[in-house]
Amino acid sequence: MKHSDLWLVVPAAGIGQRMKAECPKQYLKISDRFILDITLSRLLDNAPFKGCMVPLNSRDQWWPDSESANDDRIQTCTGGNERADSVLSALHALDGQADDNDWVLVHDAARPCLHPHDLSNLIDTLFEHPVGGLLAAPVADTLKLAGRGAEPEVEETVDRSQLWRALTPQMFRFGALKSALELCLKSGHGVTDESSAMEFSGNMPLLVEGRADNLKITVPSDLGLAEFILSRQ
Ligand SMILES: Nc1ccn([C@@H]2O[C@H](COP(=O)(O)OP(=O)(O)OP(=O)(O)O)[C@@H](O)[C@H]2O)c(=O)n1
Ligand SMILES: C[C@](O)(CO)[C@H](O)COP(=O)(O)O
Repeated sequence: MKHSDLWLVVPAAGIGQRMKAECPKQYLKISDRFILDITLSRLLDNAPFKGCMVPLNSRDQWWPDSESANDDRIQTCTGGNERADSVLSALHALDGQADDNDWVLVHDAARPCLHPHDLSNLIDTLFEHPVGGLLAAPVADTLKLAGRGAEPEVEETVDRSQLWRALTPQMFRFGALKSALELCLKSGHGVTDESSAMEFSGNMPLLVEGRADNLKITVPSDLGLAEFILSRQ
C-alpha cells in the first residue's frame, strides 16, 4: 500500500466567548507568545507533517502579527460558524493536496499543552489502525447528572467506569473524515469533535489514553494553569 502522508489541521477560527477577553483566546499570550503559535510549533516541530491547514475567523486581525504567519509549512483558510464547519473548510482547502487514504490529525489551537510524547504515541498507535481515533482521558471525578430545575440539583450519580473525556489530537483518514463531516452537516447532526462525526458514520474510533494536563484553554482561570503546565514540561 502506498505510504500514507500525515496532514495537520488546527482549528483556530473560534471567538472565545467563554474567555471574555479582548481578543479570541488563541491570541492571548503565554510567556509573550500567542497561544496559537505555541500550539503550532509544538505540533510541527515534533511530527513529520506533509502540510498544515489553519482555518481562521473571517474577522481575524491578529494572524499577520503571529510567528506562524511567516512559517511556510502553514496554509490558512476561512473557518465556519461551528468548529465542525471550520474543520471541514480546512479539509476542502486540502482537496488536491491530500489523498483519501492520507491521515489527518486535527488539534485545537486552544490546546497548547499537548505533550510531544502523547503526539508521538497517538500517531504510532493509529498509523496502521483501520479507523483512527483520539487522545482521551479516563474520567477521574465522581460525575453527577443535574436535574432540569432552575437550580442544578443532583438527579443521579453516573457510573463513570466506561467514561472518557475526549481530547485532541483526533486522527482519521482524509477521505473518510471529510465524508463523515459532510454527512453530519447535511443531516443537521451537530458534532463537537471529529470522532462524533466518524461515529455517526458507523465507526468505532480508538480511545488512546493521553495526559490529563492536555488542557483546552476555555475560561480565564485556564490561562494560569496552562502557563504552569507549560513551565513544567
Ligand atoms: N467556529 C469555530 C469554533 C471553534 N473553533 C476552534 O475550535 C477549538 C476548540 O473550540 P472552543 O474551545 O469551543 O473555542 P471557541 O469556540 O473559540 O470558544 P467559545 O465556545 O468560548 O466561543 C478552538 O481552537 C477554536 O478556535 C474553530 O476553529 N471554529
Ligand atoms: C474537540 C474538543 O476539544 C474535544 O473535547 C472539544 O469538543 C472542543 O471544544 P468545544 O467547546 O466543544 O467546541
